[in-house]
Amino acid sequence: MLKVNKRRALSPVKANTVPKQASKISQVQEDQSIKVVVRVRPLLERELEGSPKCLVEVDKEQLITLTPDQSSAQARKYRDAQNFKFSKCLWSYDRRASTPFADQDTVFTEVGLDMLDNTINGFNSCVMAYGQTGSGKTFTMMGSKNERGLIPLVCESLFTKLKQQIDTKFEVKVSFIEIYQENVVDLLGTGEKLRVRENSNRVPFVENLSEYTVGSSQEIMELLAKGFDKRTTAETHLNKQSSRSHSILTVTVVQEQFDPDTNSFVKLKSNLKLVDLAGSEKFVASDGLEKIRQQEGSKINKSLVTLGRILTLLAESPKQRTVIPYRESILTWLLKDSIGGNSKTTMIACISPTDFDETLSTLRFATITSKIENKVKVNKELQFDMDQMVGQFELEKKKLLQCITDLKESSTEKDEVKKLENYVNWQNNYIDTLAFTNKVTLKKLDANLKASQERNRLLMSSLISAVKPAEPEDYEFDEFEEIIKQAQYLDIETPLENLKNDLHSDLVKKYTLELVENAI
Ligand SMILES: Nc1ncnc2c1ncn2[C@@H]1O[C@H](COP(=O)(O)OP(=O)(O)OP(=O)(O)O)[C@@H](O)[C@H]1O
Repeated sequence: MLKVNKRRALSPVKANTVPKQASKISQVQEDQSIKVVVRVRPLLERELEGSPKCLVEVDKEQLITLTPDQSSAQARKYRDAQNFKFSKCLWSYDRRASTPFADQDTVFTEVGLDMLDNTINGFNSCVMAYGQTGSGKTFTMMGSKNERGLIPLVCESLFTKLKQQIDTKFEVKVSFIEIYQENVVDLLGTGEKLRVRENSNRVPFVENLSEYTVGSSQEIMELLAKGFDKRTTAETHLNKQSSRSHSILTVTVVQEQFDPDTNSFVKLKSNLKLVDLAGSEKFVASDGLEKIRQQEGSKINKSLVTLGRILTLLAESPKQRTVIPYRESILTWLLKDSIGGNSKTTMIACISPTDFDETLSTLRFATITSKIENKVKVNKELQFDMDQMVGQFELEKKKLLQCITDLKESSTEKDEVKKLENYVNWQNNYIDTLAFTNKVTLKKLDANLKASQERNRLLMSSLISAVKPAEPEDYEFDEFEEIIKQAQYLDIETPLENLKNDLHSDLVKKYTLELVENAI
């Protein structure tokens, strides 16, 4: 894996060789509600000792009922059961016949698959796990050694999907931060605290954040393991290893595609944010928490209270988003695009089956979140089209020839040689680009060819079975031969093969070879 401090343009389109015509494609925005998925975790060992009651029921994977424990003080305040409805309620409490059990793969199917499609299609997406301490947020996001969570499963499938796209060049970069006591800590750097700033489009970013280019999900996991060693955790009364900070893993995917239909290169850039929030429970002084835990608790509370306030504002006034105080906490500032902005976002609300107050608070929070509509659009940029590129190439070729003439006559040889060197480099980059275009187009045609061969095979076998009589002696030989002949006329391999050869010779001969020869 490669550490990148600054953004790099993808080879072969080098930053200084992209023609000036590169422009943004106008994009259609669509409204998309934040999706909320609730997950009920199983009882923990320490809870089993006190024979606790399960206060939660899930019906039809959408309806959730929270009933107060009649023997407790809540029963006086809430006589009736509280009902909620969400797009999906995942039951991980126990395996029973009436309610489907949701394991880690189910979470991946319900949440991860959509995220992957969004990323491949150029949308920003975000999944954030919310809930009280010990409700299963980290388990859902990261999982355990034997039960891998959403992050490893999504990363693995992301690379599988990207590699399947034969016509796409891609680059994947990751960064990993925690927000601890209102400070941003770079978990892949030296652990230094970093500043948050906004770019010209008013999108917040972390200044000087370490970013790594990765070639596999294994590399992401190695980076995450390093980052987790630095993450602030501590034992609390609710969780043996409680995350005392919010963590955000950002996976940035840049894809470059050549579109033969429009003769152009298109660049898609999408961010995938995987957020594990710190526990949302209330901290009260009488908890007897040591000072540092109390201080952490109040800072965690501050950011989550701000998050709650912003979500409420967005849910109540979807059309008046101008005065949303995102900058009141680092967490909400950094999640600005994910809540109310340009991102397809899912919240996984993790709940404990035994804690009425905290579960009620989480479900109310989740209800507000589900009312928020983000404005999403594909992050697509038109790089340049082939005709423009060839035109520019011709122009540069003329300059190159002029430069060579100048060189012959010039006395300040050094400058001219430098100029010549620059032009030759420029030309080389364009030859690279043409070769890449060529490769992509040929790959596409190869894929078409294989698909048509397969179609032919299927066609032949269905024709054969259609005319094959039950008994061999019933063969109508003439009729059979005729059908086979007709099927052979349907063959489309030859025209495709010809097209492939034409295209190859066209591109290579017309542009590449000629240009190489002229440049020498
Ligand atoms: N669905 C589940 N299946 C099995 N075990 C689970 C599940 N959810 C949570 N657990 C277990 O519950 C415990 C607490 O879970 P976890 O650490 O994920 O909570 P958390 O919400 O991230 O807490 P914190 O906010 O304190 O970090 C862990 O031991 C975890 O393995």
